[in-house]
Amino acid sequence: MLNAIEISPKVWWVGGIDWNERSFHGYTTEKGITYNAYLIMDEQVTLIDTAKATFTDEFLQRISQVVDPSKIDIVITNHVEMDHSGSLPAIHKVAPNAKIYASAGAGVNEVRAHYGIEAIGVKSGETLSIGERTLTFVTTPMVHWPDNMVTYSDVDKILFSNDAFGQHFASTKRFDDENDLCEVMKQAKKYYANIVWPYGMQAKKALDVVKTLDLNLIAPSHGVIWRSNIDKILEKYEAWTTYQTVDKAVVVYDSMWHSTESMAREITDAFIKEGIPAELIDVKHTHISDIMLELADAKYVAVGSPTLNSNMMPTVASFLTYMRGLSPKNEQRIGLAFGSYGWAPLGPKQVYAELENAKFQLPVPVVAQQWIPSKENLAELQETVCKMIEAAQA
Ligand SMILES: Cc1cc2nc3c(=O)[nH]c(=O)nc-3n(C[C@H](O)[C@H](O)[C@H](O)COP(=O)(O)O)c2cc1C
Repeated sequence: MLNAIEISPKVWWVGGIDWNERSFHGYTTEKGITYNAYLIMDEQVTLIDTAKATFTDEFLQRISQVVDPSKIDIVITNHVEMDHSGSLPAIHKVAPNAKIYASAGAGVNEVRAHYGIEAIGVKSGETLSIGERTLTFVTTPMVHWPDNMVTYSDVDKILFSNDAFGQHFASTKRFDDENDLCEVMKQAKKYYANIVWPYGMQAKKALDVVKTLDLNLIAPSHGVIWRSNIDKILEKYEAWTTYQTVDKAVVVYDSMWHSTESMAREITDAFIKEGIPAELIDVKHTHISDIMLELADAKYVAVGSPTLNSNMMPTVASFLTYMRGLSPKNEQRIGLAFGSYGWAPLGPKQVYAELENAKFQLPVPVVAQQWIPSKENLAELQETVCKMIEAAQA
């Protein structure tokens, strides 16, 4: 088993590594997950977060390499979701006198609701002396639950950021600069798109506070610790939390007999012809959480479905439902609905209605093609794409 790791003098990583987790509430985690917890060996032995319940043994063993778990004086619960708090009852059992701190109101209520344990509430800006160090709490409500907060340790200049700046990435190496940075950044973006994206406004407020801190490390509750690339991840969060898009198109479709598929290919080619990078995604073959990774900064999103039993395809409906929950409703992105039908164009029309609900700009009407598109029909899609691009530039 990987030992506890000292990430800064007297501050230890004592979390769990889940090498085999491939789905985290429906989000594909192809690189596994870590549940990071941190132990600060100050006058008051302080634990920041815990681990998922199934990792309790591994987590307690790592703590035991540094200190007897019964000696823990303080537990900070930055967020009560069970991947961070599942081992809290075990800690409460071995160290019953340890004081548990959570955000006032939401955090305290959630600790009680999940475990029947009473926590002490802290407010944003409140501090706690643990000896040499003073911890400062900053609440970050709805990034991504009501209780979320982050904790800053002044002596170490570490921000224990919980879910913010996290990535689902299992590794024996704890720091950004010890791992493949491209993969870490990709996983950070996938995490943002699938977990944090709906809460961009709240995340931006939190980011503005974080940017004022003097930081040696950002230690999230998932993935690697940011040490050498703090500026880079803050820059990315600045772009993501302000919903910045790039000139890029994502064309997502399903098709039974290839008519919608040929339209999707033509639309993709039309974007490329106009100098806009475009990606073609068959929703049957790409998981919706991976599609979100591609969508997170795309200015243009085209979605196609044939008509199946008076409906859009269930695969497309699933993707659109997921996207509507996550993506911003700020009308900054340009959408296109298209697809084929036999006798009543309900599939493409439903796609259009869903894009409208998700507050896309829809500068051109739904493109519904009866049966198989002719060469001329396909050629007309070039014009359709040009109108979308013109709308974006207007
Ligand atoms: C099982 C099945 C159910 C269908 N249901 C409808 C329908 O309810 N309404 C309709 O207009 N077309 C319906 N169609 C016809 C398809 O929408 C049509 O063949 C279309 O061109 C298929 O597009 P695709 O090649 O992209 O799959 C159905 C086709 C199949 C195979």
